[in-house]
Amino acid sequence: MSIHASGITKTFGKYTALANVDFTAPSGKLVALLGPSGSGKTTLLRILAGLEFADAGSGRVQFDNEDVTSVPAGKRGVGFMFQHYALFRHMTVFENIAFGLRVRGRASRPSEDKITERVRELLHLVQLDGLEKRFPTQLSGGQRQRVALARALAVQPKVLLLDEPFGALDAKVRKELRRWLRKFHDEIHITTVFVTHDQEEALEIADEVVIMNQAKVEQVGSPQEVYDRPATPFVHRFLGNVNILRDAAAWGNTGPIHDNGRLAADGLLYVRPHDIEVHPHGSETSGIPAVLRYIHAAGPQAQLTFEVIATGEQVEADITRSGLAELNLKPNDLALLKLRPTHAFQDYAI
Ligand SMILES: Nc1ncnc2c1ncn2[C@@H]1O[C@H](COP(=O)(O)OP(=O)(O)OP(=O)(O)O)[C@@H](O)[C@H]1O
Repeated sequence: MSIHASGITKTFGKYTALANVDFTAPSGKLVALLGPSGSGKTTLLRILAGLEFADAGSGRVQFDNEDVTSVPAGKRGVGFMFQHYALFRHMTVFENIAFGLRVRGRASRPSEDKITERVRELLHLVQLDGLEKRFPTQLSGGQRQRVALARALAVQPKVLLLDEPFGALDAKVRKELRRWLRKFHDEIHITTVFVTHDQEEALEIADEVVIMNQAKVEQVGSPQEVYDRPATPFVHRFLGNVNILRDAAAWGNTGPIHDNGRLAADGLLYVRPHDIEVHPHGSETSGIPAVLRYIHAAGPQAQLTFEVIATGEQVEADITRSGLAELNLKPNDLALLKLRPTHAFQDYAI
């Protein structure tokens, strides 16, 4: 089932949380709503869920071709999971998962046998077989999140809406669980929208990323598209490291400005650290002379921080560690910086 929202505006008093936002989650895809704190992600998710409504007269929400704009949450057939939506502490894992089925009206409530069967299936799906008698306090954080997911899925929702699903977990469990969610989604293919402010999380697992900033959608695309071809200076800064360089003309002379090097309307040039080439001083006739200030070589790549002699500005370059060994550069050495060679010059779309 696809989700489509258009022209959504939401104000809280004088504050505009969403300004004429359009959003689409294609059927069966895993879509990340990514943006900084306060950009409107949760408000949009709540409107998709029917827990909140757009301002009167603004916008529409459709599930496939059905208009659900004024349908309340309970009738939309969505499964939710929220970061702070704790499990019921006094109920076992089994009862937590069965909850949504037990509270149904008599007419649609499944029999006890059917409920047991469904809970067992779900426990298997979230890889928690055998833990049905435990209480939430007897589980790890990651296991609790998986129980919450099983609980959201128990009622066979048409779409799954997850608000910062792994927000409260430590970095390692978070990483494990997001890979698990990707695999899980590949198995069940339910249209899923998840909110996150973690760029790495969104880029690693989503089919499509919707980037929000200040109540608006800045860009929509696959992880590779939004990373490689940021449509706005905000997206360029928000997704990964970027050098923002003042003397665009001088850098332009070192090589054409390519896909990842973009000129903003104010004349600043945005270049990712891996698109800066480092050459030994004296080896080339062109290039920007700069002094190496710091080397961080803790990971697979070496991050070098340079100071441009002419302007004093700092420029970061990421190169391989073998590249660094070949250059044989030490702090305070002089080098020449260039833009990586290129195929096309591009300005921002907006
Ligand atoms: N019920 C409300 N009343 C007043 N203001 C609200 C309400 N809900 C949200 N806001 C405001 O709307 C803005 C967007 O909030 P929202 O929760 O959608 O942001 P977010 O992108 O999900 O942020 P975070 O990552 O911090 O959760 C925020 O400035 C918030 O303070």
